[in-house]
Amino acid sequence: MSTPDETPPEDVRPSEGLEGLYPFLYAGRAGLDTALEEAMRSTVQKAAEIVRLRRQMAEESAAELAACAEEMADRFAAGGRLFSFGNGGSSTDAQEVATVFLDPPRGRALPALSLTTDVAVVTALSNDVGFEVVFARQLAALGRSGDIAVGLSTSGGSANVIRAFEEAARRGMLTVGLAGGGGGRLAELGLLDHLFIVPSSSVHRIQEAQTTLYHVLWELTRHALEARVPAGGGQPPGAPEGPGPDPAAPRARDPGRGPRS
Ligand SMILES: O=C(CO)[C@@H](O)[C@H](O)[C@H](O)[C@H](O)COP(=O)(O)O
Repeated sequence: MSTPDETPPEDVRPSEGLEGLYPFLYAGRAGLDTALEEAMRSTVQKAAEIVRLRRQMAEESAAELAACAEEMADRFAAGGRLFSFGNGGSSTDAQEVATVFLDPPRGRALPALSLTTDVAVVTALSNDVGFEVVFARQLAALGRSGDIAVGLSTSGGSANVIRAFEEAARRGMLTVGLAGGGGGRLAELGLLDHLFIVPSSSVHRIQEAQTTLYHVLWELTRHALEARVPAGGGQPPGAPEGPGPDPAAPRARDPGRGPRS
């Protein structure tokens, strides 16, 4: 600890540390203007890039997205469940995949579980066996023929995602992959029923486009299931038993339909 008449070493002087990290804050008005212009230019460029990527995916993958959703609807209608998985940012996307099917903004809840959610299971499998089996072992215990495996990987090369798909394929599950770049090992292996590849080298643009892809998959699956409602009404095949939530009821978090406060 330094006394008042001692000068602390350079690496612990807070202002100099911050100046190194954020030079534009210390460079006067001109430096700040340049930094703001650069931030604005970069934001506009990223926004344009994601719009272009989403448009490209919509044009190139529309038919396969529709086919995939029909197959997912077939599985749900026959009592299948969805399991999702991925690492890092894709682990949170896997959670959102499960959430949008299980707690959708419209329509019926569908059985879905993210394999990234249970920290005890994830750490025990990683610690006791290895990180590469962290999703595959869960699928081996939970997955059945007729279920759906949705895996996300920006590189397409994560060993635990690949092992999970191998396990899912062995069990006769429908396998749906979301990857980026050129698709990586997932594309090379060719073991997936459907693989949607976002053609970008930016991890963040890939993740943004994948967000759109899985929301589109949910929306198309919902439509496919609703189209199967038996003539004369009743529940769509595969709908959970019991009264369930009224799909037409306003939802508190849906500002377009809920009561205005
Ligand atoms: O890009 C982010 C967050 O946006 C990272 O957390 C990223 O997801 C992690 O590095 C993952 O481990 C990458 O795995 P993958 O997408 O290549 O399968």
